[in-house]
Amino acid sequence: MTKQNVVVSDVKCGINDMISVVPKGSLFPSTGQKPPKAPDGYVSISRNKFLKKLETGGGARINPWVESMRASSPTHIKSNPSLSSTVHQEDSWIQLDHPSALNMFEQIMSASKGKQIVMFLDYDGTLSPIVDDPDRAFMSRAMRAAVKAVARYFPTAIVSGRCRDKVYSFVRLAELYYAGSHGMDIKGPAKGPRYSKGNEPVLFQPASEFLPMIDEVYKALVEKIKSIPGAKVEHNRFCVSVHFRCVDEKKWGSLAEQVRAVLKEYPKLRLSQGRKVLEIRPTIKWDKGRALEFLLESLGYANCSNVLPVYIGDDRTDEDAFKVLRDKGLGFGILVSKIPKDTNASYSLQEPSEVMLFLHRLVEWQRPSRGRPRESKIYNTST
Ligand SMILES: O=P(O)(O)OC[C@H]1O[C@H](O[C@H]2O[C@H](CO)[C@@H](O)[C@H](O)[C@H]2O)[C@H](O)[C@@H](O)[C@@H]1O
Repeated sequence: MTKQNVVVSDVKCGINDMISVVPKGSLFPSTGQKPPKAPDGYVSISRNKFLKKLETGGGARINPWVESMRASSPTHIKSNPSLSSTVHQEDSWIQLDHPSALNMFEQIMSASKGKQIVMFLDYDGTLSPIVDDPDRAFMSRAMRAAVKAVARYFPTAIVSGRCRDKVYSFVRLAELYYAGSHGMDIKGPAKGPRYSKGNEPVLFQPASEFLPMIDEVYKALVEKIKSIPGAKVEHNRFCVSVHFRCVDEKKWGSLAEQVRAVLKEYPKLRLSQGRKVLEIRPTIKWDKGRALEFLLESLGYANCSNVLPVYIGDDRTDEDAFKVLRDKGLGFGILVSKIPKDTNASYSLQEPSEVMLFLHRLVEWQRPSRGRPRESKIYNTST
């Protein structure tokens, strides 16, 4: 069992009070969901015990929030003991279970024969390297050029936890789809019949009724955590991020406690985790996986067998999209990670520079001038 694998529930308290700390799940799952039975390898403890542990402030006891926060962005393989016992396991993860998408490029491409590739790209940690200051997570010019080239041949979407305008300000490519706020704010390019059903640009915001609540919780969080050095609250329009990358680990417990205190007042919001970040979002059943399905449908590929979606992402929230692909037996998920992680992705890439290489290879493969017959339809963005 990894330290992350803790499910906390209290049937007496009802569904809304259930808390889970799972690798890719939310800490406060959506209203309406049944309390899950702890899956194999997970431990179930009562909510009362969980809160008590939190209230003791740690000491000799384990604070599940802090444990989960620690596990949220392990810097080396030792942080994930279940996967790190031998070098052999690491080798097996990369070579057998989730081989490099670069090494497997030909196989991936052969699966695309006669199919339209659709590209889905996460932003932070996938197109841009992880940095301390979220406002300075710029993507390189070379990466922008690679994404632009890919989008000439394949419909391409950026799917991010960030607010859509913010991620657009980093990527600055008007020809792409953007799904911000973990897919809760989707917008297609303004021009081009191939980009939308009919002639209207795609726009979809399934959580708009939550806007006032998100504003309120953002303000409350800013106020609550201002005394914690290094903590940062980011307004992502339909969700809020609380960053702890620059917070001293000794303060993580008190940060978690402050966030918990605010969230107690908002049962319609839930908490999930990303890389050194707590993510607060509406309890609606919508995530990056649903956004991927929505986008495929908008492009006219709902229930189609002639489409090959490729989703590249590095974070727990990307797992929702990997899972949709895996469950549907459609396309491929590619996890960006240097270390073994539990994932529903099929392949791996180590870091953004490898993502860029993969994008270059896609373009090279598709380019007719190489003398190679085109095996996938050309997605013409000039109309
Ligand atoms: O879905 P994504 O595009 O991957 O967005 C997820 C979160 O990414 C950003 O935070 C992460 O990147 C920051 C910059 O490198 C880093 O400082 C932080 O620790 C990471 O968690 C973004 O700031 C968040 O709002 C997104 O939710």
